[in-house]
Amino acid sequence: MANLDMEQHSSENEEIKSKKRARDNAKILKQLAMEEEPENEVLIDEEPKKKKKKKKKDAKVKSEEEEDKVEEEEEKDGDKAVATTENGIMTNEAFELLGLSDNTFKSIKEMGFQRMTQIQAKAIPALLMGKDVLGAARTGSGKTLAFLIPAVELLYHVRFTPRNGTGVMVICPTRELAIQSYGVAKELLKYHSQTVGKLIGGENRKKETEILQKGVNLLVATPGRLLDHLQNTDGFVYKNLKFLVMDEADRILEQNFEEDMKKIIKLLPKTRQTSLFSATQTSKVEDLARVSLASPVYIDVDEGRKEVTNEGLEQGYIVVPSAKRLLFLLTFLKKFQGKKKIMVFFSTVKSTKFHTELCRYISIDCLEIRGGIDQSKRTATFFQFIKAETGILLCTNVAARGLDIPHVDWIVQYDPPDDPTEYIHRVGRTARGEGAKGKALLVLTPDELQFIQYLNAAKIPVYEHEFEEGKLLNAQEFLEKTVSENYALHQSAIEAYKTFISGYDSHSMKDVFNARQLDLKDVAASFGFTSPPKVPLKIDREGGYKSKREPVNKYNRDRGRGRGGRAGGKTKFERY
Ligand SMILES: Nc1ncnc2c1ncn2[C@@H]1O[C@H](COP(=O)(O)OP(=O)(O)OP(=O)(O)O)[C@@H](O)[C@H]1O
Repeated sequence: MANLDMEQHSSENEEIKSKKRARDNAKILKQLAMEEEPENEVLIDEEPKKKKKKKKKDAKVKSEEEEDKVEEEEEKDGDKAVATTENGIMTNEAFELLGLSDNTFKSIKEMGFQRMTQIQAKAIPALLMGKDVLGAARTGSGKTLAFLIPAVELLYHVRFTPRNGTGVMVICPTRELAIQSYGVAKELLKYHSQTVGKLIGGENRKKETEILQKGVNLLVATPGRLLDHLQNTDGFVYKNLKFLVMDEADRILEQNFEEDMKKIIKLLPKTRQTSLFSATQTSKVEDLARVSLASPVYIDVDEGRKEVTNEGLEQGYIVVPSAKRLLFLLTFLKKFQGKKKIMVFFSTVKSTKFHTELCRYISIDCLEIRGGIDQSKRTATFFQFIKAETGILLCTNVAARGLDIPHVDWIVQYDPPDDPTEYIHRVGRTARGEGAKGKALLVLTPDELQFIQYLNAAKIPVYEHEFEEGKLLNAQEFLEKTVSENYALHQSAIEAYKTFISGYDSHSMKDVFNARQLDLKDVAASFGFTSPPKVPLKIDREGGYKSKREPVNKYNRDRGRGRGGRAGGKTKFERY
């Protein structure tokens, strides 16, 4: 009888405990879903440390009202400065001065542009004269029009018709960038008779073949699909090619595109104009320029600038212990959900997938762009995020280059970039165009802090945000329970954890990002595990592992040029 009593008592206890657990979970879920604000709302100073200090000092001598006025004026001055200082992207030169065809000029006017950006003012006249150009200018400074305007003018003046086939080819490293550049080309050709088309991986090959056979005068393409059509599509006329553009040339010449690019260039007519553009250059771009461009014009509008990133960009970093990373991310997203437009970068496809699934599971609304998703879905997501006023996009580096998404408030680099070059392109998704502003946040663990020195050496100014553990959501236990009890999420977390570690191990800057220094228990905690899952990890903890990526000294060599180089390479997991 006594035993029975005890059993009954303990099962009652269990029931009470489980009810309490359920209540706690519901509370956390509610917090995460924003129905209830956490006690301590402010997670991150919207202004990094240095600037905040200055403001405090000023506040001692000025009344709040006076300070508001000063701030307003400073803001106005800042806007003016972007438009008129030497460091700004704009010139006072009007497009009218270029003597363009009426139809091209009409389109530019309809796009709302009157004055040229610096890269446009320098590159367009040279390209119109038929010169080869190697063009460098910071992210978001109008490089697309710098090569597309001369491309359209050339097609018009040579009077290309569909029967002549392709006269201009623009090669882009990612599908979304190709879609975007195709859109700009289409706008520019609106009043012309010349045709425009795109070839991108993941789209219907047969449809592309039909379009090519009809004749595409201006073709925008990604390398793999372009090579496929060059080799296999009857009726694709490219013997009349007059102008080849490589956008994001340094990326296109990295290891995983290099072979395709060599084959493409071999197949194309040799007598043509060629031009390479990017915000960052590597020795490979310069080598290619030397061997394949005919007395090229080198244009680097930002040479000698104190900073390589945009004036309107406020860049910060925060040092978060490895085990707290996930909590930090979720607290950050929760704070800004529905209020800001945010892009979060991850190092691998599987990690992006897991974090998207987890966010959605706990009612943080988000979109994702990464490899392994059907292209039509990827394209729809891309346009959805372009149109959105606020929202969260989780992505791999597939979204790091070239994408022109309006009004992004925050770029969060949750997983660190491979090097300063990758950093520059990622943060370049905000503060784009004339006078634009944006914020960037780099999340580092205490072991990775040395990366800041590399950023400073590459002329990238970053300020520290203070990390305050007490302001994180108190949800670790809840997350661990969620991941362990949900089979699909659990499997996804394992894949994410595995690829995060192999991704980390393939880092080119091994003196900063060393997989052998990772505390696997802490890493596991940031994927919602109580202890590291028992999975085979392809890293040699003793030090015998050889990464396929080039080592860090490759980067050091390029660093002196002030434009970061990066080591590319195929790895055992999918980065994009
Ligand atoms: N002359 C101009 N005046 C005002 N805005 C412009 C002008 N030219 C381009 N822009 C705008 O500036 C933004 C950035 O242009 P674009 O996408 O060409 O940048 P980019 O230099 O190619 O950047 P990235 O290096 O990131 O690829 C776009 O929104 C574009 O419409």
